[in-house]
Amino acid sequence: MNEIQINDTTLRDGEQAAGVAFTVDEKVALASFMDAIGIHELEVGIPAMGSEEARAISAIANLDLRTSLIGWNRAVRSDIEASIACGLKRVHISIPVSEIQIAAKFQGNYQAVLQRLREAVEFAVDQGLYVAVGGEDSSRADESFLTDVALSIESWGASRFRFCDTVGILDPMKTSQKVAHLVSQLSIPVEMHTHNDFGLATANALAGLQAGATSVNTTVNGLGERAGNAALEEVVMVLKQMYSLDLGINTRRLRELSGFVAQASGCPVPPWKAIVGENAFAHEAGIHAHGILKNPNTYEPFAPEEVGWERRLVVGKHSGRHLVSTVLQQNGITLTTEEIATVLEAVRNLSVQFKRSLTVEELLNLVPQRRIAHGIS
Ligand SMILES: CC(=O)SCCNC(=O)CCNC(=O)[C@H](O)C(C)(C)COP(=O)(O)OP(=O)(O)OC[C@H]1O[C@@H](n2cnc3c(N)ncnc32)[C@H](O)[C@@H]1OP(=O)(O)O
Ligand SMILES: O=C(O)CCC(=O)C(=O)O
Repeated sequence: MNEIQINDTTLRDGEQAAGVAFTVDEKVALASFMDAIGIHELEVGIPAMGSEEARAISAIANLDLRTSLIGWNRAVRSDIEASIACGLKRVHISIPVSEIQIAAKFQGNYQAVLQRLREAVEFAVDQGLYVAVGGEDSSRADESFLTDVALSIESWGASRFRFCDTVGILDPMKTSQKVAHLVSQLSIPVEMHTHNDFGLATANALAGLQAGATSVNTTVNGLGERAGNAALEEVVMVLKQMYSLDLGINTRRLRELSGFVAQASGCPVPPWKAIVGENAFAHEAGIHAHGILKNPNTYEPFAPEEVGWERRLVVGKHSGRHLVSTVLQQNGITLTTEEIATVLEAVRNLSVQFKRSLTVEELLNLVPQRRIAHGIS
């Protein structure tokens, strides 16, 4: 796999999730955070929206961050002028490329699409901007038209082409075939933009990278339109752990970033969410906890500290005697095997009654007769 660039779009596609609206301060703080942890590029928003959005983008542009900033635009000259007015030096220009999108937006007129795109790209290039182009709905586009569009924007001076699986209908195999073909035709880099409608956004983004794309759109927590996008924390950790690619990103702050986005977006992270969920490094089940106590690698793909988490061993309905006795011993209580069995039964009953795991205090209260270590009873 080549050198990979993360272009995070939490501030654009992430914010397009229904019901999400970041304040100017939140957008500025999120951009600063992502810059601080080493994200390479940020799609900061849509300048053509004006008002608060343009104010936030201008404020981010004024921060003089290390990360590259790019604004999202339609193939419309006034959109690009709005990006320039915000102080952006990079513009992403989107154009629909599938039959269904072109019918809805350009009355089925393919020539008009190409003409509009050419005018927009050439205008932006003439302004001295870095220009990237997104083929909206690339995954449903006719493959030869898609290739024509990508080759055309390359010849007009654009520097990158975004392959968009806009409605998330690909699987990794199909993604790989389509992206490999596109990459083989182009000299400019290809960027992946994948959606999670079938739960395959991260897998498809990675398949695209394996097929030769060198840039990838992500969002924190996978926030985004409908079922969301490829999650930043998933893509980064797969590249780090499975492909040994050091992207220069401080992964130890990924959990903190996740919490920040959950709070600013009002979209809580489900406990089972990969990498950053509350349960990502929590162990309750007896067999798992027994293994973890012997060697954490038995049930963890990597150490929780790598993403800013801590391991949690919790006592609940599925726990076994090894975990219960360990937690009790950590609290100075040593019980016989029979006593532990009695406590374990009480743990199971209480967990069902409470419909959750128990706190340490609740566990200790189940010990009928405390035999505190060092002879204190
Ligand atoms: C797949 C994606 O995520 S694409 C990104 C989508 N993001 C958003 O829509 C969020 C921000 N959008 C907005 O604030 C508004 O839609 C704006 C400012 C961009 C435009 O607003 P409005 O002028 O009110 O238009 P509205 O949103 O109702 O309709 C979109 C218009 O853009 C046109 N359009 C859509 N995509 C493109 C494109 N890539 N290039 C050129 N024109 C386009 C549509 O055909 C329609 O044109 P029409 O007004 O001539 O019929
Ligand atoms: O950049 C583009 O062309 C569209 C990106 C997008 O949000 C999508 O296709 O879902």
